[in-house]
Amino acid sequence: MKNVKKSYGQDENLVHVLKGIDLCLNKGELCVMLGPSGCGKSTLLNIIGGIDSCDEGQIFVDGKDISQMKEKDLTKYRRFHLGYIFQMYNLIPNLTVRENIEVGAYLSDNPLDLDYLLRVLGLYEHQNKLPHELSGGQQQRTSIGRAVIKNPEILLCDEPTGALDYRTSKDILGLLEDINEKYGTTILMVTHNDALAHMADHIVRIKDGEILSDQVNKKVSIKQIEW
Ligand SMILES: Nc1ncnc2c1ncn2[C@@H]1O[C@H](COP(=O)(O)OP(=O)(O)OP(=O)(O)O)[C@@H](O)[C@H]1O
Repeated sequence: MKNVKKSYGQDENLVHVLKGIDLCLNKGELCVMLGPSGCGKSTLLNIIGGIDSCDEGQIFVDGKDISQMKEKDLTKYRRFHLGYIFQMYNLIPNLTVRENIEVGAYLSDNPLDLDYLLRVLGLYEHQNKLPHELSGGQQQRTSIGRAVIKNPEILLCDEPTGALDYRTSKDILGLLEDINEKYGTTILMVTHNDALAHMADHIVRIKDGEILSDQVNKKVSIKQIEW
């Protein structure tokens, strides 16, 4: 990302949310992005994910500048390169666990095997349930399955454990760690939880729309992290 800027509103309501972000993420790394509420983390994630656009600057993914892409190419970029995990799971209420995950597979030329993934996610026994019949952790595992089944190169996670209890959060973060190691998926995870910095290869701190610090880290497994 080169000098990425974004504002919302106009005149007296103009808010400069991102004030010139320069950031380089390496392929295959697990990057944790930290910062106080309202500092611009989700905005940055949405711009990288091609859901929102920047006002100025460039975002190169594998050498292609997504800030210059037309909607058709952006759709392809989102479809073939990206997985997105939200704090609220956004599952389709009238589809089963299996079908919710299958939706992600339709978006890929190279999906992972659905039965295999259901087992990895610990959802095999729950595959015929509807979202309202699941716990929060099971719902989040389903949404991770939907994002991961297309085997994306980049996984963007916005507070993926924000709505979960401690034990379930640890399980979910362990799953993301496994996905990063097993498939070499580049992961960018936004969180309020400072302790999660320890599980990252790369720690980025944001404050008031600017990068406060950008450091490499010798990571430890989430199993060894307490908070
Ligand atoms: N669509 C929008 N229109 C107007 N203002 C917006 C919009 N989206 C975000 N903002 C503002 O931009 C600022 C940054 O929001 P953002 O969601 O990126 O912060 P954040 O760091 O992710 O916060 P949190 O940790 O609370 O999720 C906030 O002041 C927010 O009110």
